[in-house]
Amino acid sequence: MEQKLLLSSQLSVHNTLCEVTLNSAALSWRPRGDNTHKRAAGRRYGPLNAAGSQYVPVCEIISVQETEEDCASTGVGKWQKVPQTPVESNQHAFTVSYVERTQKHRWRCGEVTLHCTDRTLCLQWVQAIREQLSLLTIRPKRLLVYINPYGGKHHGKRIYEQKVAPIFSRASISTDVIVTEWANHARDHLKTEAELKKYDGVVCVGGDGMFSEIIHGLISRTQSDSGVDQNLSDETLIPCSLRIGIIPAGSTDCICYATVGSNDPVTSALHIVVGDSQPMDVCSIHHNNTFLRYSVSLLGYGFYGDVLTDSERKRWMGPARYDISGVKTFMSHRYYEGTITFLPADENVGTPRDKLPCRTGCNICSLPSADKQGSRDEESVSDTDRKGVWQVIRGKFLAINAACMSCACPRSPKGLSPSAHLADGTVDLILVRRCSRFDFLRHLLRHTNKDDQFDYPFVEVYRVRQFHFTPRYEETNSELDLREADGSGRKRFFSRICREHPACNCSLVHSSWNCDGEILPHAAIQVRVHCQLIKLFARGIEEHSVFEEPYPLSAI
Ligand SMILES: CCCCCCCCCCCCC/C=C/[C@@H](O)[C@H](COP(=O)(O)O)NC(=O)CCCCCCCCCCCCCCC
Ligand SMILES: Nc1ncnc2c1ncn2[C@@H]1O[C@H](COP(=O)(O)OP(=O)(O)O)[C@@H](O)[C@H]1O
Ligand SMILES: [Ca+2]
Repeated sequence: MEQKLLLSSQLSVHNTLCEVTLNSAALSWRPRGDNTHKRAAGRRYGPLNAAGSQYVPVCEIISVQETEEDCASTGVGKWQKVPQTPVESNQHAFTVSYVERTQKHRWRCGEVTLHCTDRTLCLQWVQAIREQLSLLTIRPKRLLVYINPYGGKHHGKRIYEQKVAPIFSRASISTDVIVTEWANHARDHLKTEAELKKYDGVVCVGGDGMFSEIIHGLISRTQSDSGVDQNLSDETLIPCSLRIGIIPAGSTDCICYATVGSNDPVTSALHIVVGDSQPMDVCSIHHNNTFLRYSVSLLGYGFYGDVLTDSERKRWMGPARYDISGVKTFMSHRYYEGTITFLPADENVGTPRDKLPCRTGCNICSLPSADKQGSRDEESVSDTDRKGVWQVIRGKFLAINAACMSCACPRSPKGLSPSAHLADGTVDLILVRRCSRFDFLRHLLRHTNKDDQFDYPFVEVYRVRQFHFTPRYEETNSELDLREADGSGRKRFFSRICREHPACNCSLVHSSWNCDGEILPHAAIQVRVHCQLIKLFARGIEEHSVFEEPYPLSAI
């Protein structure tokens, strides 16, 4: 669609006189008289549009400022102080900062300076661009920032001050910053004190654990403000209206990595500035009728629970604690017995092995929520049809993992479940049954390369909407008797003995659940996915590579 032309002038970019135009979609420039459509002024700033001009989409402009120095440039990128020169020497200039894509989904702040022959023209350009920016109402203006100074390598405060705050201030975003002083400080502040009406979003500087604090605060606050009781496991929760930005400064940073494609603070800051919005599923976890926690990334019993339990004693080591505890846990090779019951998701949301990863504008996450939740018209289908059929799996497992998103992170760039979706209302349940150490190692190694980690007979994976887990030692006598009714009398006899003698190691070892990096106090849990309960300042992982055109050219 043709865009309405807002302003057009001859300005110089790097000493080359260009035709510069602004419409509601983009700022573009092309050397005057250049009809070859090949050469553009100075260095390439961004892609070329269909007319051969360089352009910056308006939605990716960070700011525009009159360039204050009383000079014109001569050499590329160098400024010289020169005495008052005649008007023709383009002494007036403005600088546009914009999003520049670099490798591995990282964004940088690019700049282009355009020189004008007089100040009036310069101010006219600055004003016209600012007007277009002011129409982008999705952009946040006021943010509440929480910094965990002890996350990851303890660099949170420095990362925020040096890399993020200058970008926010350039984009005219005002902030209230709270450096946390104790664990759960941010959660409790959000839950009870924060004046949320004042803000357009919340920013979390830290790791997955800090993000978990933020969502607990925001979700609880939203429910209590609306009179919803989160202790009731079948309650429909109210979505949070404020978006959350994550500036990665933790140990795993998988939520940032899986929603943006990198764990780079500048990239995250720029996604906040442009006002991206990515809905995200949240799992609620209950023990009987008591609410325990929410999870958005990994909920893992067995291997990942044991890694976390061991790593908590090694916090002083920083992020390396997970690798040390990982090797130790791998060597211990413990397995756990229990029962999982789950409610499979409808087929239209795909399967964990379909190799259709969740990307920006994902079709599966965009399905109407009725299709995702399976909540069809209540009167037209029977109760069983509406709720689906629960399945039961019992066995001995090295790991039981539930991934609400891919859980991609620097350790595993495709993640625990590479095709899991951010906002489809489901969680991928991965069951790793007891197998040899060698086989488990092969399975783990596949998290680091392109091979399919699920392609083993001891691994099963299901896309589910709800699941329950009961460790064997907590199963009631009647449940066990029922399951073992077809077994020999001898087995029944031994299982009773073992339940009564915890010292005996017969399948009674306990593990814990790792819930986004926190240990849950109960092993028997009920989990339910709440579709798109929260929103992030992100857009999912962009499909195209750096040098592909990010926008349909016809729009520019
Ligand atoms: C042989 C190499 C195997 C590499 C397998 C890597 C799989 C990694 C999947 C990681 C999924 C991470 C999901 C995110 C969890 C976070 O919420 C959560 C909290 O993060 P935070 O501290 O930033 O707040 N992080 C975690 O729970 C950390 C999990 C990290 C697990 C690392 C496991 C390393 C295993 C190494 C086994 C080595 C065996 C070698 C035998 C000779
Ligand atoms: N000021 C603080 N002092 C101590 N712990 C804190 C503070 N602020 C946050 N925490 C807690 O630190 C834990 C780890 O934080 P996180 O930012 O996720 O770092 P990491 O990725 O290294 O685990 C979280 O459980 C969070 O609740
Ligand atoms: Ca999901």
